[in-house]
Amino acid sequence: HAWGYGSNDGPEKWAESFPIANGPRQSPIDIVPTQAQNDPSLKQLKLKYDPATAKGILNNGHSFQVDFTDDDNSSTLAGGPVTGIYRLRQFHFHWGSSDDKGSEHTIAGTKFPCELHLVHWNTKYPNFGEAASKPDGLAVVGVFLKIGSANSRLQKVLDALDDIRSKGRQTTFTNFDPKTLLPASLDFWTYEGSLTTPPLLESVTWIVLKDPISVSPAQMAKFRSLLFTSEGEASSCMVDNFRPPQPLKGRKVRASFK
Ligand SMILES: C[C@@H](NC(=O)c1ccc(Cl)c(S(N)(=O)=O)c1)c1ccccc1O
Ligand SMILES: [Zn+2]
Repeated sequence: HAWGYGSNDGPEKWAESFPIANGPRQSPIDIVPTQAQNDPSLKQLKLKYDPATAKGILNNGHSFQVDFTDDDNSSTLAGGPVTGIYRLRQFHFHWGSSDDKGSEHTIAGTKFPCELHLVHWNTKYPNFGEAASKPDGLAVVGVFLKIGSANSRLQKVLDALDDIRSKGRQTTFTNFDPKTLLPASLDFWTYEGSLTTPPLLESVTWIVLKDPISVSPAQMAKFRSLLFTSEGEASSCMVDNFRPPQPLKGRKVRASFK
């Protein structure tokens, strides 16, 4: 199933190989704050990350991801809208070719230049692969990036991109605490959705943070220096690797804040 973000293999074509693309709980969505319902029963988000669990950084040909060892509960998510404990598996980003687009979720139609996804899986299942096929299997924290001052914590990740310019490249990346990439407030919106990339499985509880973190124009240029393509292939810049918002189909979006 070769899929991508181009005109021949992009989001408008995914339903041909992945019919769930037209399913009832697809992601991302446009979040309309005035239509979100404050739910006082939502617990505080509890994120506990051990920097030593950061393992490597990989260009997977669609984005780049920082992978974590997930064979114990050293780095976990609990509370918020979920029950039980979810383990951090990886984080990755989606971004645009220009600052006016790039995020997957939008806020009342507003697009951000970039969006961070921290992917966690429910420890009631034996592993990520199993969890990814269950309706309560995954929990993803989404964080918007907004153009502003350079983000020194993000820079450590961006400094590693020179070693993984083309598809399939990976390098060691450890001693990194993803908590340093989060905004001060953990206020969030939450809804039931899916992976935003094939196989588009409807197994994600989305937790989208209200506040963005900053990224500078120079830092955005660093994201755009990556390639979708492998060494030896004709180069194609890794940009616009975002799926547009999908129909809400009656779903409710809840807010953890007033
Ligand atoms: C692009 C990459 N997708 C993921 O790894 C991915 C996994 C889980 C989630 Cl929940 C998300 S997301 N965007 O919804 O947060 C993305 C990928 C997909 C398939 C094959 C290879 C490959 O590298
Ligand atoms: Zn993602």
